Amino acid sequence: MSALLEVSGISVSFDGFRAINDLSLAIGERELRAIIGPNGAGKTTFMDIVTGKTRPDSGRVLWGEHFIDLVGMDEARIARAGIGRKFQRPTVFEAQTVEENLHLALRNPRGPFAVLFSRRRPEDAARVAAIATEIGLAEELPRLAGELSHGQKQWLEIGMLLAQEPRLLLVDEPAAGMTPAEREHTTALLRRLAEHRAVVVVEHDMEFVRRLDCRVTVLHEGRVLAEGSLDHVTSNPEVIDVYLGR
Ligand SMILES: Nc1ncnc2c1ncn2[C@@H]1O[C@H](COP(=O)(O)OP(=O)(O)OP(=O)(O)O)[C@@H](O)[C@H]1O
Repeated sequence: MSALLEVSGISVSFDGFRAINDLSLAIGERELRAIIGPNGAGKTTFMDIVTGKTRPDSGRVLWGEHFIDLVGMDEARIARAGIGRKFQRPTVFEAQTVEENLHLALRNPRGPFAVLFSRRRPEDAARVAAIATEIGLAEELPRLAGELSHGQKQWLEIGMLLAQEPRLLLVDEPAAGMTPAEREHTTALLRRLAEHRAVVVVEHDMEFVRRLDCRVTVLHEGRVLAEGSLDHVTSNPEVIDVYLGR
């Protein structure tokens, strides 16, 4: 599998503390990857670096077939390059319908004000319908986003990210606060999404990670401690020691 994202030798310190320590890892095209690890392992900081929120002190973040270095690029440019990030808390427009939320999120070269004040294009409706079907909210299009369940809001936000057509989706702890049925829907959704784009999921819930059935990277003290199938990494004595055995 050729790498879509290649993080190479990145380090970052906060007030002398090395949160990321010579970290290297690669994500393939259309790969589903789970990242696990104890609190403070550097999972959030890793995503902050990839999305341009935090600049590493050293190392490179190479993107795409032209190996563009994302280090030093601002967040908006990285998002436009094709990296979408889903934070833990959903940030949908609660007073708008599901349909309106998706319309607002559609990539539009005319800029944000044009999006707000212009008429909808005919092709947008088809795209909104396709995204709603993909995230399992086709029946909910006329509902206000504020009326959705927690899980449905998370799926809507994923749909809003899909409207930007990312090649890589970073998803932070999707299972948190979800019912068992919502978790099941979410694992199926993430697996389906990874058929067409790369998806990286940071998650603590091991049952959820097991159902993703993908390659797993264990971070510890800002670097990769183990990588492979879930069974492989969870039988690693060091992983048991620092993460599972506690
Ligand atoms: N802006 C910051 N300033 C100072 N220290 C920070 C900053 N961001 C992260 N850290 C520290 O860097 C380390 C890594 O944090 P990070 O949030 O990336 O871990 P994590 O693996 O996401 O943990 P969790 O599972 O708890 O979310 C922690 O010790 C954290 O306190």
